[in-house]
Amino acid sequence: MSAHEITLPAPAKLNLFLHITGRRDDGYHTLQTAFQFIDSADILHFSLRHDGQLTLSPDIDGVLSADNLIIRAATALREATNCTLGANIRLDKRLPMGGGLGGGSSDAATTLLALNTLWETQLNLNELAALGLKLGADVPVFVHGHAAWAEGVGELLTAIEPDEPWYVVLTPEAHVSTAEAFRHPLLTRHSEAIKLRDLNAGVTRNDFEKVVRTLAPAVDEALHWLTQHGVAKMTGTGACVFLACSSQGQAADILSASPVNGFICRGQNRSSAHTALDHWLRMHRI
Ligand SMILES: C[C@](O)(CO)[C@H](O)COP(=O)(O)OP(=O)(O)OC[C@H]1O[C@@H](n2ccc(N)nc2=O)[C@H](O)[C@@H]1O
Ligand SMILES: Nc1ncnc2c1ncn2[C@@H]1O[C@H](COP(=O)(O)OP(=O)(O)OP(=O)(O)O)[C@@H](O)[C@H]1O
Repeated sequence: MSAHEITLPAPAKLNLFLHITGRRDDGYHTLQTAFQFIDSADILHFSLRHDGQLTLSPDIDGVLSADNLIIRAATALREATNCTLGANIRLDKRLPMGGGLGGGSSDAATTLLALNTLWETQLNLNELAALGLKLGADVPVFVHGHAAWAEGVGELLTAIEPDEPWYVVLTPEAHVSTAEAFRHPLLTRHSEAIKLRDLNAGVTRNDFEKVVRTLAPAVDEALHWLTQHGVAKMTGTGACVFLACSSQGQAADILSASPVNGFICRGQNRSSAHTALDHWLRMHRI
């Protein structure tokens, strides 16, 4: 393994609950949520270039390379640090897109972590998270890499240690635009703020569920079906829905009976991107 190359995963997240507590003057919504990572991930491979060029392959259908959050993250890091190096980046896209699993945000965070290492730009995690926040509200939690209680627009993070259960995640055939969900006239925008200690008191929900169920009947059906087996929730602004299970076997049984496609995975309080980066740093004795 060369010190000029690094391969890191970009894991997905689940929003264990999501309450919208208000709207700021700039139109952005304040929220409370709990993020936990799962062991399903995109894989990104980075190799250093000295000529300043940035390449990404393969393309994602429908996303221009310049709009890809990976290229945007790399460019933001280069500009913030006046770095003149470049990279060839390979993306093995495994996570469903636009499903509320945060794949694009996680790709951006993994890119910041990887290139900050390869380019030796030496930003700390707070500085990388601040850069990431400009790319999307979900990027900071992936940069910090720990399951978190989040407030503000998702950037005020407190590390938490929820159980790490097996989950069934269903991926209904629906695309829900995050911006459209946030501007829906019927969205609940004034949920009462709860305290971190109330997290497990059974009082949480995802405030987007009501509007997304009307916008996307496939999400409504998936939630309806999964609810037979326990407390099913949607993640982010959908479309994916999930259920915590008591064992891997139970998760597999529920998935095999499901009329909707999906996968099973394990909750993780530490991001696999950080675990892999620590391993790489140990191998290179940095
Ligand atoms: C729903 C969540 O996924 C929960 O984790 C996030 O809050 C969404 O984060 P994200 O996908 O990174 O969203 P962004 O790309 O930052 O925002 C997309 C659009 O959603 C709206 N938006 C987003 C976040 C927020 N707190 N309030 C908003 O009103 C804005 O119109 C924004 O232009
Ligand atoms: N590297 C990337 N991977 C995925 N999507 C990207 C990427 N770069 C840009 N995008 C754009 O971002 C959109 C949202 O992708 P993503 O998979 O992060 O959605 P999501 O899981 O719903 O995220 P969130 O939960 O943050 O709303 C895509 O539809 C695509 O247009």
